Amino acid sequence: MIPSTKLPWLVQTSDLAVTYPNGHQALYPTSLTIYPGEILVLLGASGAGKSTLLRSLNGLVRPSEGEIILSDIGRPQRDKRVLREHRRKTGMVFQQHHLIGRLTVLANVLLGRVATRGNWRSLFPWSREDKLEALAVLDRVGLVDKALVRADALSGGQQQRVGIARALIQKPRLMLADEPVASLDPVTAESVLTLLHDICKTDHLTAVVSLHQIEFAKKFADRIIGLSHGTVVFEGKPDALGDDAMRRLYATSSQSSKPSSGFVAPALYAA
Ligand SMILES: Nc1ncnc2c1ncn2[C@@H]1O[C@H](COP(=O)(O)OP(=O)(O)OP(=O)(O)O)[C@@H](O)[C@H]1O
Repeated sequence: MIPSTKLPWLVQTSDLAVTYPNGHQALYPTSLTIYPGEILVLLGASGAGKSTLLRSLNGLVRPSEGEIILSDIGRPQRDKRVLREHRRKTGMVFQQHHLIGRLTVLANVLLGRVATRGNWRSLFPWSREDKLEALAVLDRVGLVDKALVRADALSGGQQQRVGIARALIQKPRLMLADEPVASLDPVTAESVLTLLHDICKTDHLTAVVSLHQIEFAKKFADRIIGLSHGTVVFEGKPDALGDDAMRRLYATSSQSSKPSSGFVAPALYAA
């Protein structure tokens, strides 16, 4: 079932579900709408299904049921060209940055350009324009002076900033950040999330960010999706995340109710 809404939207998931090859159902049928320019935080305990939902949004995890619909380009599961286009326009930020340590910061950022180059163009050296673009995104994350330093010589927080720059060089319209600050100390984590938040707001970028930390979710999210055991148990603005919702979010297996459809009426968001 496709959620209906009168607001403009960017992504909808329609009864999206994921069962891994070992038979474990990590996401029960979930229908969500993601709106342009919003920062949507996926919150939940370890194993709740945050990464599964987030990664299924760009096909890194293959949905076993349901569908993703993109308002601008279509249905990526039905057409490989749409999937390629969607991935090209989607920046990904990972918990462990996935940088190549022996390469310079600049070279790592330029790797983000591979997604936007044709295959044959990837055989040629980077152009001056590519390099200037990489320096410009490094400047945005405050690391232009580290451009020629090896990536493994940077701190964890700096490496994550490079990860953000590498995503930005793709000129994405959607950012997916999978536990981007889980390996960082609280102060560094907050500064990285502040940077990500400010860039998304300046560029009117839509972001889906999975987080463990409730205080960060409340501070940086426009809207929170709470997951428990593969089911959406909360959907709303940060202020609405009260004690009841927290109990549902962090209920243990024996306390949690059997998963049902994750459908959440868009009206909840509009309210
Ligand atoms: N490739 C896989 N094969 C089988 N089961 C998996 C796989 N990946 C994840 N799972 C299981 O699916 C469930 C959801 O995992 P997921 O990583 O989506 O949760 P999460 O909320 O992101 O957890 P965390 O915060 O610890 O990263 C967990 O029980 C996990 O063990």
